[in-house]
Amino acid sequence: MKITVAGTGYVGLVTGVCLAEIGNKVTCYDIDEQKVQKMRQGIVPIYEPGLEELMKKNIAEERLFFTTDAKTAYESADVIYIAVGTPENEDGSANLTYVEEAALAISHYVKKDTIVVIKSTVPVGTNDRIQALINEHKLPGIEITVVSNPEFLREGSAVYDMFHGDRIVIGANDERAASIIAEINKPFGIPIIQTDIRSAEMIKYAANAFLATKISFINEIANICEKVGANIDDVAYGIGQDKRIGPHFLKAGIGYGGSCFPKDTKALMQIAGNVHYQFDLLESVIKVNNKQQLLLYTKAKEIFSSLRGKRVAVLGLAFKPNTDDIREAASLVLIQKLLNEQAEVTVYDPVAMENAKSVLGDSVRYARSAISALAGQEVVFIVTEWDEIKDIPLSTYVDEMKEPIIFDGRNCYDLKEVEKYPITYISVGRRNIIHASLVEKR
Ligand SMILES: NC(=O)C1=CN([C@@H]2O[C@H](COP(=O)(O)OP(=O)(O)OC[C@H]3O[C@@H](n4cnc5c(N)ncnc54)[C@H](O)[C@@H]3O)[C@@H](O)[C@H]2O)C=CC1
Ligand SMILES: O=C(O)[C@H]1O[C@H](OP(=O)(O)OP(=O)(O)OC[C@H]2O[C@@H](n3ccc(=O)[nH]c3=O)[C@H](O)[C@@H]2O)[C@H](O)[C@@H](O)[C@@H]1O
Repeated sequence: MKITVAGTGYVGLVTGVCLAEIGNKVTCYDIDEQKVQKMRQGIVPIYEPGLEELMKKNIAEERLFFTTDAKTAYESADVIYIAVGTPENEDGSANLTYVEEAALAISHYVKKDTIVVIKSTVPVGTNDRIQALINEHKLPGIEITVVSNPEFLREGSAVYDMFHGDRIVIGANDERAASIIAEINKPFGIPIIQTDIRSAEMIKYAANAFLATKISFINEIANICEKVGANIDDVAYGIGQDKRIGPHFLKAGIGYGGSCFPKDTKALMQIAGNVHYQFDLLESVIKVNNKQQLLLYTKAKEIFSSLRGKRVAVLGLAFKPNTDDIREAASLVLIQKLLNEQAEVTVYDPVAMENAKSVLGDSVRYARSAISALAGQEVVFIVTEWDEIKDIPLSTYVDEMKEPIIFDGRNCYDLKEVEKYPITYISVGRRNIIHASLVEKR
């Protein structure tokens, strides 16, 4: 099958590479010249484990091509995937400008019957609107059929997820188009669910909203655990053993970030609001998350009346491990608060430093390694649970920081282990360990 993928971000590039890997001839199209230049040379412009090898392999085997030329991309494709961004508007609704631009370009260049697959996350009703837009602008006498095929991959394990996802959802009003898209996806070996278009669009938002709800729920339980003397890790394990609840997405911490949960929960609030439905539960999920992203700062303020001039290290900047993505990361919320208080901030992340520099500029110091970030600091905040960060021996904090005070937003260390060292350790949903030296100072 001759496939074009419009948009080469986390979703588009991974989709394009994996569709090539299962035997299709794939052209990846993007409006970003620099990105396309890099990809042509086999350089992956994002950090995504396993992607570069697969991309190079498929370029070499002449199944994968890159272009910035819309005509070349669209003119002769059998199927066109739209995987452009749908960022958040100021009011929380999804910005559909890029999807609409792609749809208009497709209408302009396509010269034969084609299926357009919308992979971007778009509000319910968007596929129908895009179908109408295309019908209005396409050449007469050809059929361009829109199919919804939302994406469920996670950043950091995107390639793995493409081949091991739980389900593939295909929303279509046209049986023939649905069966062609199902056929394309067959080699992935993942169960396929076929629905009408609006249900497919809703499945995507409902899935993300449900996962966000699980996280805010466990974070609320964690906050109560702290006050009643329970341990959230044991509580999460205990409830997760109930098959009706399940063990996943019950890790308490400093809230969800990333390019999807924050924006998709807000977009679903808008979708509900547009039909005059007040989605009270989701509103609370968002509110809890905003509070949770500030948790380490709030805890620090309970211990220090002022952070002015304090030497602090922030370990981890990405919104989760194994990605360079810092969109809506809890690190940025924390760092802004620390800078407002005039703390001296040193940061470290194994792969997100470049992205962080473009946001934080020279307002912070950038360390070369996790351990060098600790040298001479008074306080450390653990924000992202990269292995490199989780594996720092507790003795290293003592060696590098003298009287370490650790605020751990991801519960990386065992409390009994921490107690063996002269460390003050404050985590999430567990008892605080306040070392005698800090008690004396206070
Ligand atoms: N990032 C993720 O883990 C997931 C994202 N999604 C959804 O997939 C969509 C894409 O997300 P990301 O890949 O993160 O976006 P991204 O922001 O990483 O990449 C979007 C790409 O589209 C390109 N683009 C913009 N307008 C274009 C046009 N008219 N024609 C061709 N290319 C164009 C941009 O230059 C950019 O390279 C969004 O709707 C998102 O909600 C869904 C599941 C997972
Ligand atoms: O629509 C999307 O873009 C994607 O959003 C999420 O994927 P992603 O944002 O890459 O990452 P997750 O692993 O889901 O983590 C999201 C956030 O939740 C946090 N989280 C996750 C799980 C948990 O138990 N606790 C927790 O705090 C993570 O630290 C991270 O900040 C979904 O998991 C994907 O299925 C979906 O396709």
